[in-house]
Amino acid sequence: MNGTQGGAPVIQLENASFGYADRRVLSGVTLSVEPGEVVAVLGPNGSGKSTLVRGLLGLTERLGGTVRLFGEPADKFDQHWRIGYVPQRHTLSASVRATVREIVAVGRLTRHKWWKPFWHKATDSAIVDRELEVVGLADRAGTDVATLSGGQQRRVLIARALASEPDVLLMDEPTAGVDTANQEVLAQVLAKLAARGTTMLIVTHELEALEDVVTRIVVVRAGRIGFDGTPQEFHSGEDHTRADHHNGHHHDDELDPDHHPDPGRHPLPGAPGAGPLDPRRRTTP
Ligand SMILES: Nc1ncnc2c1ncn2[C@@H]1O[C@H](COP(=O)(O)OP(=O)(O)OP(=O)(O)O)[C@@H](O)[C@H]1O
Repeated sequence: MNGTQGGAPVIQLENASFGYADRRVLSGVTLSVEPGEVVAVLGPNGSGKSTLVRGLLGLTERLGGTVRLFGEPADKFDQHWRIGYVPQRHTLSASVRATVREIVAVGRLTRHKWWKPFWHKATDSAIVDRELEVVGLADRAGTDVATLSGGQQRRVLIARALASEPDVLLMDEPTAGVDTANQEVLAQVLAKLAARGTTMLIVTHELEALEDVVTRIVVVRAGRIGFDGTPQEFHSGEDHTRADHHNGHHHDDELDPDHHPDPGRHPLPGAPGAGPLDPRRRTTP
């Protein structure tokens, strides 16, 4: 993984808004992610977490504010290989016959000019092997992906994202719909990536599975950033949310702003206007 040039944040949002057609879903988002941070993005269903990730990638319309990626304005940014993306609820279609290795090799495409034959370089092959090893699927390289479990397919998609050797990995609910055993494997994969310094932004409802990996927590509530701080600050400030997480349940009203003091009147730690935890500041412990 390469570092960022000139020490710029990996992701930098200033007062950004995103939405669909004329509908504004997220407003006033100011957020900066530095190299090496592992940020969990939490929030109730429909609060705008996926919209945030897709907005960063330019897949959801930006309706205001600015987005910079590695210091460059997002609309000028063209080094797409630097951002690995694992989309939400995406598994590999049973209608396409491909081996695990072939799917992961697709991740190398962004590193090559499309008109040049690319599958000839030993380095490509070695990188695909390495990422299969990282996600624990080296022994499945020749297996038809359609025969893998949902959790294994998520790992294939993570390996595919890693194969472009990105500087940041954006993952939208990588552990959703995955059984507990596979969740643990996925958590180990993410821990390995964190140990090698990979910057990550992970949308999740299963914080407890990733607790050892995450260095920072951002909560999206009703289209705004409601909290931005360390896991310690998160837990000390929001006890009943912690209880929900530790029960392992996911409720639609989890982290619902109705269940919390109005952040405008009683700001939570890290909420905009809450004082010491400015959402723009880097909060890596
Ligand atoms: N393609 C779309 N067109 C129009 N509205 C959309 C689209 N995708 C999402 N929305 C709406 O935007 C809002 C935020 O959705 P989003 O998927 O970002 O929430 P989320 O926090 O990721 O939810 P979940 O936890 O259920 O994945 C929702 O009201 C949703 O209905």
